[in-house]
Order: sequence, then structure tokens, then C-alpha cells
Amino acid sequence: MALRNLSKLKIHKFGIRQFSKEANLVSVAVNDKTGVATLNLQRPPVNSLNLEILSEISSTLTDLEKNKTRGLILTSKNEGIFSAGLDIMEMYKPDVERMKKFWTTLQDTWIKLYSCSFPSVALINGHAPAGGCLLALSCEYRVMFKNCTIGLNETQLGIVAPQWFISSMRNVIGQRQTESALTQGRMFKTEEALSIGMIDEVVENNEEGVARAAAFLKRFERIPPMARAMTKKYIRKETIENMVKNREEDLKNFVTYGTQPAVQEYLGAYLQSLKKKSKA
Ligand SMILES: CC/C=C\C/C=C\C/C=C\C/C=C/C(=O)SCCNC(=O)CCNC(=O)[C@H](O)C(C)(C)COP(=O)(O)OP(=O)(O)OC[C@H]1O[C@@H](n2cnc3c(N)ncnc32)[C@H](O)[C@@H]1OP(=O)(O)O
Repeated sequence: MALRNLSKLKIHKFGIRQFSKEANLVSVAVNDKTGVATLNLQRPPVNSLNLEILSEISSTLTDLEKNKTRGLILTSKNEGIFSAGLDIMEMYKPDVERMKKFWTTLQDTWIKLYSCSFPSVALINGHAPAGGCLLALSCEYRVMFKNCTIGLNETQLGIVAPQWFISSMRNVIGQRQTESALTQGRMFKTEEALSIGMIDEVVENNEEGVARAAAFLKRFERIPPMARAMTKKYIRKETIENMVKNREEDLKNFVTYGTQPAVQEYLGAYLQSLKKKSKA
């Protein structure tokens, strides 16, 4: 595995353009043999998704697409936490201009990940609430560590998961399970997530996780990439088009609803409860 600076390095090997990238909040390592890129989230302490990390994920996905990566493993450098979801500080007492940029960048990131032409696996090596779960659901396959939790818990925070969050889950576990999970804001333990098909495999450790993720990506070795990518595009088309068509309205809703005093109160109380927990 090579960890290099994308802007400095672009080489051809085994007929695949190889590249990798070092940055602050994400890092990318490309396996020279397979052309598979591993994108690590590395924003301590909990990989919460603020504007800056989302910008880096988004630009990395653009680079991977340009460089014709053969597959993506999305994971966390911080074992124990895949991602704590959206950074609540981006929504609590927000600066509205930044809040808009934050949401637009989240939309861009989701569009790129959900529609990427290469196969994608989330190696969920820790908890994955809300926005963390969204990233995992956007991949094509999910491998998860034991003793972790995953789910869209928005209603527990007094907020509402947007339509495209909901569709991302519905497309994986179906309407009935999604309705039940989201109205409760339910977080699923690993084994529960496996039983409803939210994840595909359970692993003991990182080594096994990487091996299982690689095994999934290997399934496409002999499938012509163009045929694969077009098929994925057709299958995901409606979900993506719905989001793109409504993205202005979605942004407006986020700002209008998110700045309401009652929502701010919920978010403030939730933040306090997180902080109390970490001090206990
Ligand atoms: C505004 C809404 C308006 C409109 C609606 C329209 C659209 C919907 C909008 C948004 C959808 C929202 C999506 C989201 O992703 S919201 C975020 C949901 N995330 C969570 O609920 C996770 C909360 N965190 C946890 O459960 C735990 O932290 C976790 C299990 C991830 C890790 O536990 P651990 O014990 O290891 O760490 P902690 O001690 O809890 O945390 C350390 C530190 O980090 C802070 N923290 C945790 N999560 C977040 C977060 N998501 N954002 C910001 N900060 C976070 C935590 O407070 C601790 O801080 P400190 O005490 O200062 O050390």
C-alpha cells in the first residue's frame, strides 16, 4: 500500500493509474496491485463530519473518479468510531452562510459517493450513527465490526432525516424496516443490522475486515467496468435524480428548519448530554 501525495504523483502500473493522497482529515492509500483505494476518515475524536472533512471527502471522490480507481474501501483511522455523523456544531447556533456551504458540500459528497462508477465498500470499524450511517449506506457493500451500532437516529435528536437519507436506507433494507427504524431513530447493534440486511458481513478485526472488503471488490475483477458502472447508474438513477432535482429546496428546508428555536433547543440539549456523558 502506498501513501503518497496525489498532487505529486500520477503513474501507470499494471494498466491502472495509481495515486494516493495525504491530507489532514482524510488519507488515501492505493494498492498498487489491485488499484483499490482505501479512504480513511481521520478527524479526531469521533470523525464528526464538518465542512472541512466533507470537502476533503468530496474532492477525494472526484480524484478517484478521474483516476479510474478499481474500487473503494471507506473506513476510519479511529478504530471504535466509523463516524459520529454530522458535526452538530455545524447546526447548533450556526452562521447561516457556513451552514449553507456545509449542507451543499454534504449533498455533493453524497451524490459523488452514491453515484461513483467504481465499486465501494464501507468497512465500518466502529459506531456509525446518522451521517456516518448515510456514508456506509451509500456504498455497495458493508462489512462491520462486532459490538458497534449503526442507524439513522435523527428523530432522537428532534430532527428529521432528509428524503435522500431515507431513500439511501430504504434502498438497502426496504420500506417497512426503514419506516420502523427511522420513526424510532433506532440504532442497531451489529448482529441486528446483519439480520435486517443493513450490513452484509461481520468481522472480528481490521485484518479480516480489509480481507472481506477486498474479496467483495474482487468479484468485479472479470466484469467489464463500463457494464458494471452503467448498471449501477441505472439502478441508482431515480434516487439520485430526485435528490438533484430537489437540492435547492432541501437546502432551504435545512436552513429554515434548522434555525428554528425549538430545533436549536433540541440540538443544544443533545450536545449537553453528549458532553456530560464524556465527562462522567
Ligand atoms: C439542524 C437540523 C435541521 C433540519 C432538518 C433537516 C435536515 C436534517 C439534518 C441533519 C441530519 C443529521 C444528521 C446527523 O448526522 S446528526 C449527528 C448525529 N450523531 C449522533 O447522534 C452521534 C453522537 N455521538 C455519539 O453517540 C458518541 O459520541 C459516539 C458513539 C459516536 C462515540 O462515543 P464516545 O464515547 O467514543 O465519544 P464521546 O465521549 O461521546 O464523544 C467525544 C467528543 O465528541 C463529541 N461529539 C460526539 N459526536 C458528535 C457530533 N456528531 N458532533 C459534534 N460533536 C460530537 C462529544 O460531545 C465529545 O465532546 P467533548 O465532551 O467536548 O470531548
